[in-house]
Amino acid sequence: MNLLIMGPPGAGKGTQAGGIADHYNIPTISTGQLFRDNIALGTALGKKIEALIAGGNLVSDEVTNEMVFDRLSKPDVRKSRGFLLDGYPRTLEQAAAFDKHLRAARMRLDGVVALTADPNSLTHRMLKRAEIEGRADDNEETIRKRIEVYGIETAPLLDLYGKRGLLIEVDADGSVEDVADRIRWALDARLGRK
Ligand SMILES: Nc1ncnc2c1ncn2[C@@H]1O[C@H](COP(=O)(O)OP(=O)(O)O)[C@@H](O)[C@H]1O
Ligand SMILES: [Mg+2]
Repeated sequence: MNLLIMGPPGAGKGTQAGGIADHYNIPTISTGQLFRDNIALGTALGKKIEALIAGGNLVSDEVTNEMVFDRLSKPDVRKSRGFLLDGYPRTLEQAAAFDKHLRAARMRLDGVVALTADPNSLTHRMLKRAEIEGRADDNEETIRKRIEVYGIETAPLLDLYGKRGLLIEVDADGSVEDVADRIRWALDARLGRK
């Protein structure tokens, strides 16, 4: 099963990804997490992207594509014959490069879980997360920037996947458990149980 999870910053992609990945027994690949790992480890990539991410900007398409394609070639993805991508693609350019990559690898997308949420509750959630996780990009100014970047760069992808009939929209307001139930129900209805 090859899936994406999309939605605005703070919608709960990372939180909900685990449940979906468990459900289908596939690894989650989170670009945000991969970038944060690189920053924490002080890799060359990490040094290049640290300031960018702290400012709420996107990492370049080229760097992001390369990191994702490399990750998709790892044995766990091959063995489980699937993946759940969280945070990718995030621009139309990334989506085009991803299409090409999938075609070359003879893979195709099965579905795109799109979390929808009220913008006010997003900011509120992220400020709460900032207190718990202390993410460098969870302050009010950066959050505003990230929501803005999402609207400009990433929201157009919803149209693209919608036209292909891949979109599985789920309301992300409510408790973690409620949203998880909604996602599971929507996936089973749409893609069948595994
Ligand atoms: N596909 C991507 N392209 C470019 N930058 C990305 C991508 N994915 C993540 N990033 C960078 O990592 C940051 C954190 O990502 P993420 O943890 O997915 O945030 P959230 O889940 O709150 O939207 C983003 O604000 C961006 O700077
Ligand atoms: Mg996230």
